[in-house]
Amino acid sequence: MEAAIRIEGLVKNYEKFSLDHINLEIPKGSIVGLVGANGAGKTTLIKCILGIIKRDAGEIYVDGEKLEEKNDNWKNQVGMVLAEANFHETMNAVQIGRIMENIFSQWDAGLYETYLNDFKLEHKKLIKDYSRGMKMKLQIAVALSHRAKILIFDEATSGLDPLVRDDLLDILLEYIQDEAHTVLLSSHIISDLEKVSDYIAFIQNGRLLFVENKDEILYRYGVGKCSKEDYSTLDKEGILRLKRGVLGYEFLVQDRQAFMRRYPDMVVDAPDIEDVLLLLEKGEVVS
Ligand SMILES: Nc1ncnc2c1ncn2[C@@H]1O[C@H](COP(=O)(O)OP(=O)(O)OP(=O)(O)O)[C@@H](O)[C@H]1O
Repeated sequence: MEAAIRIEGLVKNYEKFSLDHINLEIPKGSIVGLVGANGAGKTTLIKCILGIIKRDAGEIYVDGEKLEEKNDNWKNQVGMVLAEANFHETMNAVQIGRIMENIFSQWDAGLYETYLNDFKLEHKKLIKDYSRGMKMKLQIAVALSHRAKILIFDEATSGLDPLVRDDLLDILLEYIQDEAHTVLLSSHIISDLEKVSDYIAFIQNGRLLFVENKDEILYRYGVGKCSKEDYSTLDKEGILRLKRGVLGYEFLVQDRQAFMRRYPDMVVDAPDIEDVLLLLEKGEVVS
């Protein structure tokens, strides 16, 4: 599979935090959902990919070329939506559009206008008077209007009401119909990621814990529930994490079908992505 973005051995050191040798491939034509707790390193990773901050080691390839060699080309190819919008607060959406027209060679003023209307963004209102959600929508309108091949969204759905979030997810699904398009999307709203992502990348304390196909995760993993006594009788191989609760034990198995064949009387549910991530994040490591 061709990689839109390939990251090899990426290291970024802050005084009290490191992104630790991240290897990640973002396949062309896919949506990759990036998840992880507060402070796990999602924004740092995204800023390294965007070239906003300098990395300490490793390489980033975009369409097979080193990021540093992309120069202005990269700016045209990537549409970004960051948690904090960087627009001039004393401008309005129309003025922002004019600036973007000069920045992006493929700026589509008509499309921008359509998004402003769809998102109900007042054209003449100053950005400083926009709500957080409105600023987010304006960033999204800009990102989608310069015909970028890659969209990178950092916490883009937070601050948006459920209807707009849903619209945005539909827009992303439509955008990805063009196989030359790719999306990297970080969010704490796991259900949003579950709706649209082809792959889930999970980052924990600066390390990439896994990148897996979403359907595979849903099909393969299982969440078991039983009493402390029953748990003690189980062979622990294939059990990844355990959460001890007052009402019983909950555990994550890597291969639900195999586990059910072995223990047909045991309750093992098909999980959603949030179940898997919560157990990976908070459960005790078993095997
Ligand atoms: N400029 C900086 N200087 C020093 N430390 C930083 C800097 N930027 C980020 N960090 C630290 O790097 C770590 C990762 O931060 P980052 O913003 O990448 O996490 P995140 O996964 O995006 O978190 P959140 O979900 O809360 O947005 C945190 O411990 C943060 O304090």
